[in-house]
Amino acid sequence: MTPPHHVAVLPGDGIGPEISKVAVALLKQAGQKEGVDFEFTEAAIGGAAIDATGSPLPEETLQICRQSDAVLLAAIGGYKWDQLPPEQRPERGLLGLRAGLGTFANLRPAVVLPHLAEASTLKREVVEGVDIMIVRELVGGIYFGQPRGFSTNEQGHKIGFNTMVYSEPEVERIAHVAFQLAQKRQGRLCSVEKSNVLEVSMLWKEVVSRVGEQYPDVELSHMYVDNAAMQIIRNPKSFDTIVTGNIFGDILSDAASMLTGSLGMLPSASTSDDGPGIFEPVHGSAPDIAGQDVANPLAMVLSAAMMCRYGLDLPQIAEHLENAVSAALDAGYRTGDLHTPGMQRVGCSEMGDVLTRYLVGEPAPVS
Ligand SMILES: NC(=O)c1ccc[n+]([C@@H]2O[C@H](COP(=O)([O-])OP(=O)(O)OC[C@H]3O[C@@H](n4cnc5c(N)ncnc54)[C@H](O)[C@@H]3O)[C@@H](O)[C@H]2O)c1
Ligand SMILES: CC(C)[C@H](C(=O)O)[C@@H](O)C(=O)O
Ligand SMILES: [Mg+2]
Repeated sequence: MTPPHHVAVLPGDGIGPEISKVAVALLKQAGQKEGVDFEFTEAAIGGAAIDATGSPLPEETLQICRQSDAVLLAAIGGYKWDQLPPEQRPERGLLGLRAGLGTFANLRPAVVLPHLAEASTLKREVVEGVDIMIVRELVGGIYFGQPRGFSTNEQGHKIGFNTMVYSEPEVERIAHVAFQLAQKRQGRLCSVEKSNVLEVSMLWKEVVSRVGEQYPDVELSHMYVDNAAMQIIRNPKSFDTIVTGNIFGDILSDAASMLTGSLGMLPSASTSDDGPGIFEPVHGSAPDIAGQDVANPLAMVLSAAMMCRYGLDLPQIAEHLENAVSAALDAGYRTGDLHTPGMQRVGCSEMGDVLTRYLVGEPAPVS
């Protein structure tokens, strides 16, 4: 056996612990199959960390993540913590982790798997074959810009404010990531912003265009974010790779998820120039279905696959996980969010059992 791969596991809140369990069990199985050893260290983040320590991102968690080869994170947040002041909310723990690890490049692939075209709320012919890569800038923009806060205006009304700001180097580095990904894909990159109104977007467009001169083999286009939201629904196959800022990428990736059948299908990888990446589903902690064992664990499993491919250089393990997901869907297993008539409805842990069976090569039905 080669030295172990150290993975920090952050289950977080809501459905987080349920879906983490499935992904970790599968990684262990796939590791055994390939003679790859994983060492998992669990750490607290979000609401669970607030309850345990008072902080949404305890220093110990950040240290564990920094010392790991990769971070596998499920989801944070929930009603219980919604009334806390901004700095103490679970979401700040997640933002702090992203900033702390410098994971500026967030890759959010929206791929419609052949078996799931039926599960989308859009027509089969619109979504069949969709394969979009959204490259979202993750540690800048309006999420992090200063000043921000609450104040009172001259009329005595309370105001809330945030600042959307990008510097040239911040845009340059995400643009390079996006152009290089587009080169490995269909060679088309669409930069999404709001440069008809916002200065920050005017700068974004100017810098992306300039970086584009270094990539003559990539066809660059520009689109306003409102139009992009519409085009993703109207004609998603017109997109190959998208590069956009923090908040636009957040919104567009949730919209793109419905092309694939469910938000529960979208994985993501957040990488920096060096140091561990964070691998997490695009969805949140789904408090409305937490604790019921009905969540779709596939986005989490596919995030674990992205971790193996992009974070740990273990493409063979990634393939095992992806193949298990394809085989389970092919055989008709569906969690509630993806269920269509004639399919076999399973819960979260049951889907985990199905995936394990396919992974170890015993595809007998579970029920
Ligand atoms: N990366 C993260 O940790 C992350 C991402 C988004 C939202 N959040 C947090 O999650 C909490 C809930 O936010 P929300 O409800 O707006 O978004 P959400 O993504 O948690 O849920 C939106 C809807 O999608 C469903 N859903 C999400 N994931 C699912 C899955 N795997 N299987 C089946 N159904 C699934 C939910 O049941 C819900 O109806 C908030 O506290 C929010 O801040 C965290
Ligand atoms: C929970 C929140 C901070 C987070 C974001 O907005 O980045 C989430 O919506 C996501 O998409 O990962
Ligand atoms: Mg989001």
